[in-house]
This record gives sequence, C-alpha cells and structure tokens, in this order.
Amino acid sequence: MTNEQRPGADGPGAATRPVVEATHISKRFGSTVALHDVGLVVQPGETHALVGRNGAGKSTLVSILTGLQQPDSGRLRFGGRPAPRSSDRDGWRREVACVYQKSTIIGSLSVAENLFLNRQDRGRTGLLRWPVVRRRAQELLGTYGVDVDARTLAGELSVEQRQFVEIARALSFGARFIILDEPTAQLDAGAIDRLFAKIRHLQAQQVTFLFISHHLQEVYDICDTVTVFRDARWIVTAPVADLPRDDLVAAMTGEAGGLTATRHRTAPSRTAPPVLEVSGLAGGNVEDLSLDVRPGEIVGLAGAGGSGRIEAAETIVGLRRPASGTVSVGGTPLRPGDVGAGLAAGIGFVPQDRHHQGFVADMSIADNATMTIAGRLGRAGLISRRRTAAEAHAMIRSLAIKTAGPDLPVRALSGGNQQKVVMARALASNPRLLVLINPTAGVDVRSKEFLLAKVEEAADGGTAVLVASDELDDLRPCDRVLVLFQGRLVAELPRGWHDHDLVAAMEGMNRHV
Ligand SMILES: Nc1ncnc2c1ncn2[C@@H]1O[C@H](COP(=O)(O)OP(=O)(O)OP(=O)(O)O)[C@@H](O)[C@H]1O
Repeated sequence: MTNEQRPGADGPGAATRPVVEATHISKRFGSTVALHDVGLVVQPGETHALVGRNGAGKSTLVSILTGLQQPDSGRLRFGGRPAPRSSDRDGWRREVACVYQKSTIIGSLSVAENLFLNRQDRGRTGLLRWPVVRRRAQELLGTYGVDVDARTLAGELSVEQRQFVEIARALSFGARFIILDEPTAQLDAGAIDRLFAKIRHLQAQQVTFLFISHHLQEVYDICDTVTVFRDARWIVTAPVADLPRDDLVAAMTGEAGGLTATRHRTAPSRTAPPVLEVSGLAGGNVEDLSLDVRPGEIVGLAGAGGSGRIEAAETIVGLRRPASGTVSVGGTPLRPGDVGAGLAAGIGFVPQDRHHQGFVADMSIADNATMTIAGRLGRAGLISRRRTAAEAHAMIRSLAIKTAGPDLPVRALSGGNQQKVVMARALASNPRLLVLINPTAGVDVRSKEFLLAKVEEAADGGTAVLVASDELDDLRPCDRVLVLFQGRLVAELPRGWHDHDLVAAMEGMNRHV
C-alpha cells in the first residue's frame, strides 16, 4: 500500500485546502472509547468512503463532523477554517450536511415546509409567505433534479425521495460536503442505481461526499478514496484502486484472508410435515401467496421494493391482518393480525424497522435480548436478574456484540450491534419458525457471515426459516428462494442459483414458478 497517507500529513493534496480535516480526534462515552486519536482528511470533489466493523466509531465521527457532539480532544477544520462554534447551527449547515438512515425531516409537514424550516423568508410584514415558499421550494427541487411535488407531505415520501429531498436541502444551505450514512441500506437495486446517478451528477459539480456503507462493492463503485477505522482507531487511508477487497476486509477485521464461503448444509427433508403453511394469502400488495417451510429448511422470500415481500412476512407473523388466506404454524392456524399468537406458536421474528419494532431503546441490552424468554428466566412473573444476566452474557459472547456490558441501554450500541440484539432476541426462544426481514441490515461483512451462520445453525437444529430480503448475501444460505414481483410469486430458484438469474427474477424477467 504505497499510497497510504496518514491523515493530516503533508500529502499530494496539501496545496488545495481539504474540505474537512479532522486530526487527533478522541471521544469516550463513559468507559467506552469510541474514537482514539483518529484523523480524516477529505479533499475537494472526492467521494471518500469511511468503512469499519460495527462499533468501529464511524457514526461517532459523523456526529463530531456535523457539530452534534464535541470531541474530547482533537482539531476540526473545514476548508482550512476552524469549525463553527457548536451553537452556530447555520454555520455548520453551510459546511456540512448528513443524510442519515433515519429521516431528519418532519413527516407531518410538507416538503416545502421541511425545506424552508429554520430559514427566514419573511416579507415586510414579518410573516412567512407560503405561496412564495412553495414556489421557491419547487424551484429548488427542480435545480437539483428532484422529481417531487413540494406540497407533498414529507411522511408520504419513499425513502429514496426523502434522501433526495435531504440532499437538495443540504445543497441549498450552501454545503458542498455531504455525508451519506448507509444511504443504500433501505433501497432496492433500482433506487440504488438512481441514487448513484445523482451522486455522479453532483460529483461532476465538485460536490464532495463522505460515504458510509457496509456494502463494500459500493465503495468500489462510487468512491475514490477509502479510510478504514477499526476498534476506535484509524487504520489506513488509500485510493480505493490500491486496496483490493481482501486487503480492505483485512484492514477492517485485523485478520488476513477474505471472507469464508457459506458452509455446506445437508438438504432438509422434503417429506417432514411443514412448520409453516401459508395458503392463498392476500392483502396490501400481496396476491394469493401460498408457500410452506419444513423443519430445518431455509426458504428465501426475495423481491424488489413494492414486490410485497415485506408485507407478506409481516402478515405471516401477525403484524398485518390479511384480506384473505391462512397461516398455520405446526398445523395450527394462527389468529390473523395477532403478533402475540404468532410468538406463542413459536415464531421468532426480526422486523424490518428495528427502531420501531425491534427493541426498546432505553431498556438494557440484557432485558431486550431476553424479552422473548422471560417465562424461562423466573417463575410467577419474577424474572431472576442473575439468570437474565447470564443469558445476556452468553448472547453478547456468541453474537460478538460490541459493548461494555449487558446493563447498558440498547440506545448506546452502534447500529449494527443493535441489529444483533434483535437477532439475539429472535434466536433466544429456540423458535420452531424464524421469520427474518433484512436480517443483516447495517451489519458489517464479518458479523454478517456470523449472523447467517447462526441462522444455519438454528436450521440444522430443526428450525424452519423464512428470510425476506433483497440482499443476495442473506439469500445464499437458502435451500430455495421464492421470488415475488408486484405481489405475485413469479419464480422459485433452487440452491445454486446464479446472481443474475435471481436479480432478473426480482426485476420481473425470466418468470418460472
Ligand atoms: N451515546 C453513547 N453512549 C455510550 N456508548 C456509545 C454511545 N454512542 C456510541 N457508543 C459506543 O461507541 C462505539 C462506537 O460506536 P459508533 O456508533 O460510532 O460505531 P459505528 O462504527 O458507527 O458502528 P455501526 O457500523 O454499527 O453503525 C460503540 O462501542 C458504541 O457502543
């Protein structure tokens, strides 16, 4: 790696002022060291990837770069100038903006209102002139090629539209440096293509990006430079062309060698009675879906955005009530639209939106992870703290959750580690059926392998598994993959499928059920 450069050193870019220059930044949360003497230098016009395993310190650096948190020590400069004072929010908005996975726009307001919130655009009377605001909002969206009506309620936007609106808002404040924090995590392939086209368009206009993603291929597709953090420390900064994938993974994990292949599983019995039987399920986007999953079998439910994949999985576990059709677990029909009935029948569930349905952020890691097995941990409603702690310690160890201890609130975990708690909870009850929606969202490459191996282990133990995902990596361990397109089952691919066949089926081509 001849081109590596220690951030802050006089490198080839010293003549131009870096858009951002963070040097010797350290940050602790109680006993947790989130960043230890790290640096990051982003040059004008480049798209710079920041990668690292869950808990490596990426989000903490982003919160410092956007002025939301103060570092304990270190220096931060934008374009050679010191960072604005923390109270000067407009000063920060002119330097940098971050588009987070979680929306920062207000759903109950219109797009126009969101775009002009906190901006003074008052006439001589001192009153906001809404027709003017709406017109300016529409012009602004047009300038950045965002095809959204400014009168739309922000809560009705798709994730893709919301991100575009947030990018337009950032640019309109004058910022030419945009941080994209896992922007593709909730997008399907088509939306990712459109996002990348927008990024390329803005790259050509010299907009600078810091791009955070656990999808390493995207780093190679869209970024010029990559910085790797590991365990709160800076490891390397290099042009992406100089850091092939195996070296990148090695820098992230501290271990030589690439990723291991999925392990070989013996085919599950096709004659054992199914654990899950779905018959004629319809509702929302889903039309007449029938499928079954047998003990020890892992079945994928694939499909792009709008395919009905998520609605189908949510209906199966009882989060949604179907218009018609039945779901049976172990031969017993479940009461429609009743999550409690699903859990009681032995379903372990990983929801799509961990923030709303996955955990209680202020409750401890231990209590969240053992929520589904409370009955096993004590009698007569009294839960033994000692047993809860022991169980939680075992989960933290077995899923490699990076935390100072099980008593910390889940809120204090990094995003990927929160996802592991949700998985831990689903696995804890030894479920007879696991229903997993995007189970590895936000999880780093190595932990992804690890979680999927846990799913395979559960299947080897006889659990039936349904994986609803559009991530090819999540679908690789499946014995077969069912593909939904516009609410209908259009293909069934046995193990050994080729990526292009699955992608084509998800896009509605090559139909063969
Ligand atoms: N508010 C907080 N209180 C306590 N610990 C925290 C807090 N915020 C972050 N941490 C800890 O700091 C460390 C770094 O977390 P950070 O969220 O920056 O990681 P990350 O690299 O963004 O991970 P991910 O890829 O999972 O999003 C983790 O150990 C995390 O648990």
